[in-house]
Amino acid sequence: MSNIVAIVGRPNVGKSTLFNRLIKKREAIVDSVSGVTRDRHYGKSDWNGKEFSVIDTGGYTVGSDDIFEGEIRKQVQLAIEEADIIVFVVDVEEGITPMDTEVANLLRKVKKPIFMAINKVDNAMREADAVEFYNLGLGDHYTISSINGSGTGELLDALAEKLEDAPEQENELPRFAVVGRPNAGKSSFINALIGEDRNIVTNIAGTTRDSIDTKYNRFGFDFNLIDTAGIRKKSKVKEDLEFYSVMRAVRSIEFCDVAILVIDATRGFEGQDENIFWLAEKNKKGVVILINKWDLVEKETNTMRDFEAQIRREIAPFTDVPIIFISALTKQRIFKAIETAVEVFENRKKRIPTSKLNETMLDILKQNPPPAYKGKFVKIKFCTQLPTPTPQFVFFCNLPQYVRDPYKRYVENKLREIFDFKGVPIVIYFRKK
Ligand SMILES: Nc1nc2c(ncn2[C@@H]2O[C@H](COP(=O)(O)OP(=O)(O)OP(=O)(O)O)[C@@H](O)[C@H]2O)c(=O)[nH]1
Ligand SMILES: Nc1nc2c(ncn2[C@@H]2O[C@H](COP(=O)(O)OP(=O)(O)OP(=O)(O)O)[C@@H](O)[C@H]2O)c(=O)[nH]1
Repeated sequence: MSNIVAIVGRPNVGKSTLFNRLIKKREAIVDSVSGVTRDRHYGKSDWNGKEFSVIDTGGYTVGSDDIFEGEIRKQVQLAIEEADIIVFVVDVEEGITPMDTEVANLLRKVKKPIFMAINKVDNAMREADAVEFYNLGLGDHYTISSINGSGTGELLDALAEKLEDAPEQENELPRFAVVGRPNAGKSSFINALIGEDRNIVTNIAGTTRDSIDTKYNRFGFDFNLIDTAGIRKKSKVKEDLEFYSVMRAVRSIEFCDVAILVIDATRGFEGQDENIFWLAEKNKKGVVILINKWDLVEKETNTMRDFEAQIRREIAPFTDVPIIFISALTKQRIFKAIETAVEVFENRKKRIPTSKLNETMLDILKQNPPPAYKGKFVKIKFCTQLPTPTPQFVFFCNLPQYVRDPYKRYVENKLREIFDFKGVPIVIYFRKK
C-alpha cells in the first residue's frame, strides 16, 4: 500500500501554503516534519478515512535561472516516477507562465492521477480568470485558495477517491525497510545480511508499485526487505537529489512494518536521522536503530552508554526503541539486528486481552489519577485495545476533555512498562463514557 501525494509547481505558486493546509487538517494527530538543512516538507494526513503522505517539492536553491529551471524539471520528473498522485499547483494571479507550460508538458504524458490546483482563487472574480488554465490540457481542475481554504475540500474529496485502502496484513511476513542518510551504510548492511545471496534480488526499480518487496530467509527468519534500493543500480540524477532520498524513505516506510534506521556512528544522530525517525513514528511503524560503523569509533568506558543516552533524549517520549551497535563491515551484531527487528514486529501485533488490561491498568490509574481540573475529578472507568493493526488504546472516563498530554504520556509509559511495546509507537485515546 502506498499513497504518496507530491505537490509540484514552479516557485511561489503556494505549494507550501497548500501543504500546510493539507496537513493542518489533522494538526492534533500529525504535523509536518520539516527538513532541517533545507526547506523540505513531508507529512502524513488523512481524508475520508484514507491515509496519505504529502511531499512538498520546492525548497529550490536559488542559482541562475537555468539551474533553477533544471532543478524544477528534475523534481517534477522524480515526482512523476516516485509519487502515486500528483497535485500540480498553478497561480491564477500570474496566469500561465512558460514554466507552467513546461511542467504541464511533462505531466501530460503521465498515467498517474494528476490534479491541477489553480491556487489563489480567493474570490468569485478570479474564478473567471481560472478558465485560462484549461489551455494546459490537463484533466481535472480545482480552483482553490490555499490561504482561506476554499475549494481544498473538493480537491481532497477527489484525491481521496484515488487513494488506496490500507490492506489487511495479518499473517504476512514481516516487512523491514532499511532507511537512513546517504552513506550511513544501508547497502553495506543489506549486503552483509544477504551475503552471497545478493543475486536473489529480482525486482527492478520502478517496474511496478508492488515489486518493492524482496523475500529473504536469513538466520532462520523469514522476512521481506522493502526497497533494497542500495543494491540496485542508481542513476546519477537520483543520487544527487536530497528530494529523492526523502521520497525513497517515505515510500519504503509506508510499505514496511518495521523501519531499520541506520545511523553512521562517526557522525552521530543528526537532524535528518531524527526526521526519518519521526516519520516512522507518525506512520505507526516499528523502529530499530542501528548505530553502524561501530568498528571506527574509539571506545572508552562509557562511549556506548553516552551515545545511547543522547539518542534517547532526542527521541523522547518514545524512548524504548532498541538501539544496537553494529558494524556492517565486520558483521558484528548483524544477527542481533534482525532478531530484534522480528521482536519489534511481534510487539506491534500484540493484543492485550481486555480483562487483563483492565485488571492491571485501572488500579494503577486509580492510585495516580489525572490532576483535578477546575475542581473536577477525572474517573477512568474502563479501557480496551482497539482491533487496529498497530497498538491503540481507548480509556473511557467521565471528563475526557480534561485529560492532558502529560497524563497521556504517563499512561503510555505504564503500558510500555507492563506489556513491553519495545520499538512500537502506541496511540492512546480518552473517550467519554
Ligand atoms: N492570495 C493568495 N495568496 C496565496 C495563496 N496561497 C499562497 N499564497 C501566497 O503566495 C506566496 C507563495 O506561497 P508559498 O506557499 O511559499 O509558495 P511555494 O510554491 O511553496 O513557493 P516555493 O517554496 O518558492 O516553491 C506567499 O506569499 C503566500 O502567502 C492563496 O490562496 N491566495
Ligand atoms: N568502517 C566501516 N565502514 C562502513 C561500514 N558500513 C559501511 N561502511 C562504509 O561506508 C560507506 C557507505 O556505505 P554504503 O553502504 O554505501 O552506504 P548507504 O547508506 O547505502 O549509502 P547510499 O547508497 O548513498 O544511501 C562505504 O564506503 C562503506 O564501505 C562499517 O560498519 N564500518
